[in-house]
Amino acid sequence: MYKPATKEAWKGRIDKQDGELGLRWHQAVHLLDLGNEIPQADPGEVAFAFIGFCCDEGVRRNQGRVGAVAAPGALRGAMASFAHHLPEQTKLYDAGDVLCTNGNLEEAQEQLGKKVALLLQKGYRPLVLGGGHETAYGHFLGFEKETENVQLGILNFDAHFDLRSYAQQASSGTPFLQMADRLQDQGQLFKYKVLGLQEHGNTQVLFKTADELGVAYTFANHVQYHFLPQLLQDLEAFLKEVEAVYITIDLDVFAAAYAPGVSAVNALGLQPEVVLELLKFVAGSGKLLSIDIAELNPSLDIDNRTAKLGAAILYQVVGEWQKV
Ligand SMILES: N=CN[C@@H](CCC(=O)O)C(=O)O
Ligand SMILES: [Mn+2]
Ligand SMILES: [Mn+2]
Repeated sequence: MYKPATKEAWKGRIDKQDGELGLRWHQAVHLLDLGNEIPQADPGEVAFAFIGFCCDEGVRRNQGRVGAVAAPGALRGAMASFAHHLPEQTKLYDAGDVLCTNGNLEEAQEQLGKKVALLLQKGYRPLVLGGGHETAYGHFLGFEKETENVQLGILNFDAHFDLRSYAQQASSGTPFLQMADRLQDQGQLFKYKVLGLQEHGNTQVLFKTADELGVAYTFANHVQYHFLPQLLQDLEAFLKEVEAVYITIDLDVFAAAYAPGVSAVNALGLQPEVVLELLKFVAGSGKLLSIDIAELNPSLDIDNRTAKLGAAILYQVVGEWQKV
């Protein structure tokens, strides 16, 4: 269920004549095998670790279009040739993939949780490459311990609440209700904010659940660049109420022109620029704990457009997060 990283995933252009100044991410990434003991990250380093979740069983169970199982590879491929502009002490590691086998989503989520927990415990900042949005619950299991006595904030950029009932089975549509219940069992508050919601993409029962749980949400037509001051103010207020933030980005929050490679294509979705400003604000806040990108479906993508968007978002987040 776990596949260590290999350099095969990190291939790209090489500008040999330019030496260190021509460096790209694929030349800078170090491999980290979580199947063995891993060292504590050097305290003098800011260490980021990619961990893939090759799974779309949640999408299948949620009547979606499968293909997100291949997303971690596509995201690595899109990141590989990024020009390297990070300072010396900022390091990139690839910690490999957790695989979902025989449709055993629950076991795969447990495994993802264990890997994320290990990374955090060893001082790495996780960058989780989903997977369908069922990635989010596995990811959450990994920092549950870290946030036992810390007020967690969950920030979801998504056209959907993903608060469906999991009474019959968990899926890509249920992760945040699973989190809400888990947090309630632990006597913790569920501070969940969704940005980019589409009314037509969520039935009345989901709005009812959201209201009962006190979920904060902003519709997509208000997540626009010209509302940025208000959006930042709202985000600042949300950050004040929490001690640690988990960000999850469902790529179906973006308009179809930017993100055609998702299960649920979004005709009225967001433009990337405004999302980047909000992400950078949180990444620079000192409260970001962990982040994931979900719902990329490479088999539906056009010219790797969606993979490149997901990758570029990670590039920007790493650039800002490494400063704090
Ligand atoms: N993670 C996906 N969530 C959406 C999918 C909606 C759709 O397939 O149209 C949901 O369950 O609401
Ligand atoms: Mn969605
Ligand atoms: Mn989602």
